[in-house]
Amino acid sequence: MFRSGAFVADHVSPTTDAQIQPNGVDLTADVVFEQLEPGRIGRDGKEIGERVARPLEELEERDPHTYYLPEGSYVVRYGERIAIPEGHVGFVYPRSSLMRNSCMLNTAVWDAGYEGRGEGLLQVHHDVEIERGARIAQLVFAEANHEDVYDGSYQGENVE
Ligand SMILES: O=c1ccn([C@H]2C[C@H](O)[C@@H](COP(=O)(O)OP(=O)(O)OP(=O)(O)O)O2)c(=O)[nH]1
Repeated sequence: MFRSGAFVADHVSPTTDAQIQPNGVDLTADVVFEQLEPGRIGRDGKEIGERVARPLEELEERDPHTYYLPEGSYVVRYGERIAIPEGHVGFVYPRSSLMRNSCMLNTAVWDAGYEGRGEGLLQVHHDVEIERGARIAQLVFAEANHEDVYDGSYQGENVE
């Protein structure tokens, strides 16, 4: 069973009322990265390729808090700290307005016990403007059996 947005909100911070949806909680875009160098997925480990944060627009006539993204692939870090409670698994979907603008956010599995400010793959199939802090995604929780909790290298990532 999927949990209500109000339940998910108890595990996401900070949140405003506008983020709480019937079936999940909207996540905002904090930093958009562009990958520069290849990564590596090995049998015994992984490396994330070098990346750079996209500049926020600096041209005078443009909004200084907006990412102007040409078609391509990006990694976006969400603005909220997420804690996946025991007995659950998380998935992130794009906000439908993002998808209707020819962009897609892809999710991997958010494991029970994970805490941090995670990241998603943002595929831009048509140039788009995304204001920093805008809602772009929705996190949902499903009840799930598990034996262990997440204890990997991303535990506690991007939180002060
Ligand atoms: O779209 C996603 C999906 C998951 N996560 C977070 C939560 C998840 O619990 C953690 C690790 O994911 P996963 O176990 O798939 O990563 P891994 O590459 O197998 O890393 P590890 O070796 O640390 O398990 O990353 C994200 O930030 N974005």
